[in-house]
Amino acid sequence: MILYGASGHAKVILDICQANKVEVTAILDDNKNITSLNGHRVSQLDDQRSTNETFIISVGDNRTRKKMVDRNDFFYGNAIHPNAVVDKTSVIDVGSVVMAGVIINASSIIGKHCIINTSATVDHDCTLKDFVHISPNATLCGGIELGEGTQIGAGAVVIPNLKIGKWCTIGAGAVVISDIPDGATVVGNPGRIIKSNN
Ligand SMILES: CC(=O)SCCNC(=O)CCNC(=O)[C@H](O)C(C)(C)COP(=O)(O)OP(=O)(O)OC[C@H]1O[C@@H](n2cnc3c(N)ncnc32)[C@H](O)[C@@H]1OP(=O)(O)O
Repeated sequence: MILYGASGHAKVILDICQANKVEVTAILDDNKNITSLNGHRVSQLDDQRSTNETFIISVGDNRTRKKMVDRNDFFYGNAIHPNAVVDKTSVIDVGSVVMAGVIINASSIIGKHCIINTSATVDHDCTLKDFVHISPNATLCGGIELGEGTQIGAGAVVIPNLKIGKWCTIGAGAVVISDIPDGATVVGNPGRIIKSNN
């Protein structure tokens, strides 16, 4: 496995790979000034372009992760912590990572290059499009749809059967009780839209 992005997020993925006994053969970063991460050497992408190994884009920012995927043609793998509980009827697409303590319940679909962060819950029948990030301790109740690139902040709660659009940001601790349009930023309980990028 090669991790592209020498970030704090990469440190957590590194731990998951170690827990799964998956060898991380390289950590890459475009910033030449970053030379090591937790004692591991950090090198440049050019050294690894011709490899057949699987990659994970180890960058937490959803838009940056998408840009990196758009400009590279790699094989992508997953990193799923052994202490995560993922129902056998759920599907996790390539490039996505699932941290320790996560629960993903029945019939949920996690898109490509998503992050399901520490102790988040994705309940039954949820659909998460590509590049979504569910932050630590967030709770998605059943039947929720999240559009591409949306971030659910730490500890936020989304009540059942709601649809949240593309590239939304749900603030830490928000409680979302209605559908949310594309590009909205939502905070508070009950969640209210404070910004819209549309
Ligand atoms: C492992 C990891 O670290 S994963 C990373 C997890 N990260 C997160 O969960 C971060 C989530 N981000 C937030 O909650 C941010 O505060 C955001 C995105 C909602 C808003 O950020 P910004 O766009 O910079 O907004 P800004 O800080 O200017 O705040 C705008 C207003 O919303 C309020 N506000 C901001 N965040 C919140 C929040 N989470 N809950 C309630 N109110 C909030 C501010 O007090 C401010 O109110 P005011 O206008 O009355 O002064």
